[in-house]
Amino acid sequence: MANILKSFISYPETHEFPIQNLPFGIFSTKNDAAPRAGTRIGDFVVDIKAVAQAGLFDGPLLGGKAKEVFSKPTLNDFMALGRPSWREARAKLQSLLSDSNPTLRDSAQLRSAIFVGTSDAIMHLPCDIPDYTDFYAGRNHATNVGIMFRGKDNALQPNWLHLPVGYHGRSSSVVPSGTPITRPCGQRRPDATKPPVFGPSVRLDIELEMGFFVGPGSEMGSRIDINHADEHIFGVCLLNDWSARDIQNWEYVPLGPFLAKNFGTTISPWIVSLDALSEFAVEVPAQDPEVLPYLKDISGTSGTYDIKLEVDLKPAGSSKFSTVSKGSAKYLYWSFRQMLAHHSVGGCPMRPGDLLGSGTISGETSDSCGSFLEMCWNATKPLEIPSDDGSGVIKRTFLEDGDEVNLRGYCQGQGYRIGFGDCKGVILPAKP
Ligand SMILES: O=C(O)/C=C/C(=O)CC(=O)CC(=O)O
Ligand SMILES: [Ca+2]
Ligand SMILES: [Mg+2]
Repeated sequence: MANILKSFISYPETHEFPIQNLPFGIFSTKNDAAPRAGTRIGDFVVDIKAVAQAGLFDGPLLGGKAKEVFSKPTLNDFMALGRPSWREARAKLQSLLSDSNPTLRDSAQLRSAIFVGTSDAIMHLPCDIPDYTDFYAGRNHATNVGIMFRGKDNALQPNWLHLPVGYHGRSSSVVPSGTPITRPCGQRRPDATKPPVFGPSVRLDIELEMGFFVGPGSEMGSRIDINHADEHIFGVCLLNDWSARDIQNWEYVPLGPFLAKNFGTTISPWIVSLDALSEFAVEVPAQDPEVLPYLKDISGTSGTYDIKLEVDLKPAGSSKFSTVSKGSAKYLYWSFRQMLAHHSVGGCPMRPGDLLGSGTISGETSDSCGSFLEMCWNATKPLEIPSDDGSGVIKRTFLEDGDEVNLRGYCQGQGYRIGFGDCKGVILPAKP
């Protein structure tokens, strides 16, 4: 491959964390339990706090601040600094990790202070998340769920093509990949002629989404202009908005999801910058009807990214994951910029570290859907997953106790990939 940037750290061409990626996250180790900023390259975490302490951030924006900002246990202060500072940090890390820069390459002492093997790193949430909002920006998903919940004639509500519909979630329930999810209990009404019942959800589902983090926020009463919205987006992760469909179906009228979606939301812990994703930007579909001026994006229609997505399931008792769905983030109808502009247009203050979910991303076929509800069309078409020894199949409609789900995503570049890492969770039985 001609002239692609190379690191002195080696990794295969299909690795999700090459020198072109360099996401930001928060990690700790057994030997040093203090959570701190890191980036990822190949099978190493790079301790950004140690890079700062070695005085290696010497640029105009971070030179005087890096030691302080990167020794915090969260990325919020770094997120608040804004895109020029994020760019300066990433460019410096890229330079330090490149095969032509001797600073780390030729210093065993610096390398041992700065590199941590991924198996020794414990990943945490990247920041304190002041607020979490989840949108509904995938048209195929909104149509499918609409048909199942309200019938074909009312599938897309009249507002859906005019504004990015969303609901306020619970930041308290956002957890990093690997955190087990306890099956929620709640009210559901399995028989519409009888009163509701209480108990464990029997329709536990996932939602395959992208999440994005707000950098610099906005003052109460002011709004984020869509044409500057990218300056407010720190980066992107994978997000699983675990959903209890039976609880949701009974509770959601008229205010939307509540307990069906506040028992756990899993994110991948590495936050990939818009700069790392920029060459994978793709247009959102032509928006018809035309949107109102505050949602009109003159910075371009390339509002989403061609991130290949998949849902992997390891059924209880199995030893391996099977891919049950393959989709792409290109199926979003509303762009991240539109979601952020809409969120703040009435004057809602946005804060550094706020998490916004895209909504479930489904393709056009059942094997590209972002929820089991859609893949199995309301439990009428079970999935068949080959058993470990290949002698039989395991059937699934919704999740059972012990099932583990992993969301994966990557962009394929010329000679490298930009990936996100795991977004995993295993289902624990409901509490009695
Ligand atoms: O009532 C409905 O149409 C369904 C709403 C949702 O499932 C909400 C949600 O989390 C949206 C999404 O992920 O796309
Ligand atoms: Ca959702
Ligand atoms: Mg949730």
